[in-house]
Formats: sequence, structure tokens, C-alpha cells
Amino acid sequence: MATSSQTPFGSQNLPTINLLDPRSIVSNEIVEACVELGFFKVINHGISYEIIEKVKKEGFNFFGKEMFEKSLAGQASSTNPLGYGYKNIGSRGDMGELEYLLLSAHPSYIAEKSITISNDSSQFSSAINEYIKAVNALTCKLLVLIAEGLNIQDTSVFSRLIMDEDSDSLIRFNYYSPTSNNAEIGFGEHTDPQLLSLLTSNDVDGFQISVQNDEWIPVPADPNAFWVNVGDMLQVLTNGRFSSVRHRALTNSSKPRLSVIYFGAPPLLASISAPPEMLSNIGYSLYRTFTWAEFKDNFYRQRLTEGRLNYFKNE
Ligand SMILES: O=C(O)CCC(=O)C(=O)O
Ligand SMILES: [Fe+2]
Repeated sequence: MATSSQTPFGSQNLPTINLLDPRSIVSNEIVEACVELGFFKVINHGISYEIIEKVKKEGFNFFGKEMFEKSLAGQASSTNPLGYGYKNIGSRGDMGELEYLLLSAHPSYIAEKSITISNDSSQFSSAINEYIKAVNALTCKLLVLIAEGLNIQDTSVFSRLIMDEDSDSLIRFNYYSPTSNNAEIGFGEHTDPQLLSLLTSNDVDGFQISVQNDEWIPVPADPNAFWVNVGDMLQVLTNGRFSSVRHRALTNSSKPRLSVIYFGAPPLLASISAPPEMLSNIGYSLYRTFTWAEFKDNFYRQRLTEGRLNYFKNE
């Protein structure tokens, strides 16, 4: 296997996982991609084109509204990140003209909130909830495959965290308006804090991952696939075997770009600690046990690019 100092990956050969391949091959390939990059693409994932397209259509409908109507979805702020945000994400290291809508992935929250988001709230909530159910199931499946590939006996040890009905998972729509004059707009570099993030977009490029310090690989858009990011919590739960992937988005297109990201997160009070099998290689836990609530509380006070996990390291 290649070492990270001579990573063989580029835009054209990012790890692609075909979920129709034999299970043991898939689980090994996913683990290899997570160790090497913290990132992979999933094809033949089983989520229908219609489910994905309906969600993108709802996203485009929302961002096409007048500013005052979008604000009815609640202005995201530093004390409450949920709702509609526009340009006001700069304080944590993001940048640009990005607009976004960040929602809890609870079906009842979506149903309630949809009244402020869409003129046809039942259509919005059924499209989004159907999508959330499908991506949650896919995320759980990937987490079980990861546990299998890591030879962890309790194969649902990771997926249980996001299957829990109290899970703090989120869905986020990002809208990058068309640019002119070569102006790049985007979302600044960061790692996602949760376990896994599943990203889909329309056919406009923009997503990039970092493989080494300062080397960015553009990830070509593929509306039929999901891009999967390892988040900070999976780094902790694998005791550093996986690293959360640094990524960003930069668009420069006459067409708007829409991305939809599902962030699979634990319940607020869940204890985050690596299972015993993950401690065997170095013999101790790199991180102290903490709750997801404690981690969230800490990271909202920091810039996105800072090493948020350092605070939780064992001395
Ligand atoms: O919009 C994108 O493609 C990436 C956005 C992202 O990384 C995020 O919302 O966490
Ligand atoms: Fe992200």
C-alpha cells in the first residue's frame, strides 16, 4: 500500500466503491480508502435517482426565493447554527458568497420547519424525509462495512450511534450562485465533525479534498454518486486509524452549484470512545472519552480549520 507521502490519488482515480461488489472486497476497499484519504466515492448505492433529484429540486426552489422569504427559515447564528445562512459563516474560517440551509435530520423537525421553507410544505417534508431515511440507511450500511473491514466484533458499534432516534444528524443544502469574472466562491477548508458525511451535488464541479498539506485534489461532480467524508468522530472511534479529511468547495461556473450533505452524528449524550479492537495497535486510547455534546460545545468556539481534536487528546 502506498504511503501518504507518495499518495497515488488524483482527480481521475479517487477510490470508488461499488456496493454491488462482494461484501468482503467492499469492506476492505472502504477501510483502505479511509486509511489513505478519509474519503471515497460510492456507486451503485441503491438510492434511487428520483429520491435524490426531488431533494435537489426542493433545494433549488428554496434558494430561488426572495431573501425575505428565505429568512423565514430562521437566520443561522453562532448560538443556533440551524436555519438559513448567507455569507455569515466567515468567522469560523469559511468564505465567499455561499448560501446554505442547515436542518436537523429529525423527521418531526423537518415537518415542522417545512412550513417556513416551502410553499408546499408537505411536498418538501416528504421529499426531504424520504431522502434522509435513505441516506441514513446507506450511512449505517457503510459504518457496518467499516467495522467489518476493521475486524471489530460488534459490527454495529458505529452504526448504532446514528441509528439512535436521538442522533444529532443534520442535512445541509449549499448553494453557490453562478460566478462571473473568474471570481471563485466557495466554502473554506475544514473537516466535518460528525462520523461520516454523504455528499451529493448537481453536475457543477467545486468540491476538493486535501491529500497532503496544501495539495488540493478537485473531485469531479457526479450527480449519480455519493462522496463520503470521514469526520472527526470516526477518527476518534478508530483511534486515529482513519483521519478526518480536509476539504473545501470552490466554484467558478456560469451555472449555480447545489450540494446536499447528510452529516451522520451521534446523540448528544453518547460517549465517544474507540472499541477495544482499535486500541491494540498502539495499546492505549489517543483520546479521552467525551460526549458529542462536549465536543460540539468546544468546536463552535473555534475556527473550522483548527485542530479541534487536540483538546480531547490523552496526554
Ligand atoms: O458544498 C460542498 O460541496 C462542500 C460543503 C461542505 O464541506 C460542508 O457543508 O460541510
Ligand atoms: Fe464539509
